Amino acid sequence: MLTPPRLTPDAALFLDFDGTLVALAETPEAIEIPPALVALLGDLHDLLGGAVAVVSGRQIDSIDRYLAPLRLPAAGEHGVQRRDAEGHMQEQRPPDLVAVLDAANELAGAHPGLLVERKHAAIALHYRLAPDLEAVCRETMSRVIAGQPQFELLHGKFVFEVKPAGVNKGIAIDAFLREAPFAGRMPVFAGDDTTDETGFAVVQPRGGVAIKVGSGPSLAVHRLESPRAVFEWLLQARDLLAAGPRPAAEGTPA
Ligand SMILES: O=P(O)(O)OC[C@H]1O[C@H](O[C@H]2O[C@H](CO)[C@@H](O)[C@H](O)[C@H]2O)[C@H](O)[C@@H](O)[C@@H]1O
Repeated sequence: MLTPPRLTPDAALFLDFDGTLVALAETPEAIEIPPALVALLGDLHDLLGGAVAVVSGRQIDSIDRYLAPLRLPAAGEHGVQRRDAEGHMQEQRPPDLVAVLDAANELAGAHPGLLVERKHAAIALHYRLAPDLEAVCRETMSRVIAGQPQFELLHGKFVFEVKPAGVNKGIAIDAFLREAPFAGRMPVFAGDDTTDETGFAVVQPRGGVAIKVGSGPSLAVHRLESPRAVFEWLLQARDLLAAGPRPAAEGTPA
């Protein structure tokens, strides 16, 4: 896999959050926002004409809380929620999640290492602190939605998540790319998890750049090794964009 190219002023930049902008932590609330990340994203947003969006499995409220005072265009809950560049919010109505929540809570009640995250239209069952329970978590979450096509089970990093079917990060990125200021730009998407693959599948056929963060198989042609490497790449991109176009080499027509 290749190192990503430098960001050009005509890029539309889409960024996953956990594992890409922010290092993974033992629990969803234990993440630490790197100092200077918020200012860096704000600068890139200005330099790219507003075409920077966070595309996350988290709720948009959670992203806003961590990136305050910045409120970037964003897709949350893998595309269940989307806030466009003008700040208009679209959100799917939540399905009936009572049975899913009950099943997840019951299992977590019996195993202290498990953690249930209730979102607007999804339930995540985290097992990072009890990795031996992967199979029982999968079985519980699969069983509770069996025969209900309105739901889909996602498997992310140490998490099983029941969410509405028919939404994913690729669909959310495609929607952004139909609107100003993203439309007509070259899409660039960086993400670390299996749930980011739908986004890679949208940007690459459009001549864009897909960047897998960390190890593991991926559709993405480009790779960065860690959130730290993403930060350094974005920093360099910000400085190059701020410096303006490269001067033409001597003897080359302007
Ligand atoms: O699409 P993302 O922005 O990468 O969000 C994916 C999920 O991220 C969070 O869970 C993950 O990060 C936690 C903090 O590092 C970690 O403890 C957990 O094991 C990871 O799965 C978030 O809590 C989920 O809601 C997101 O879907």
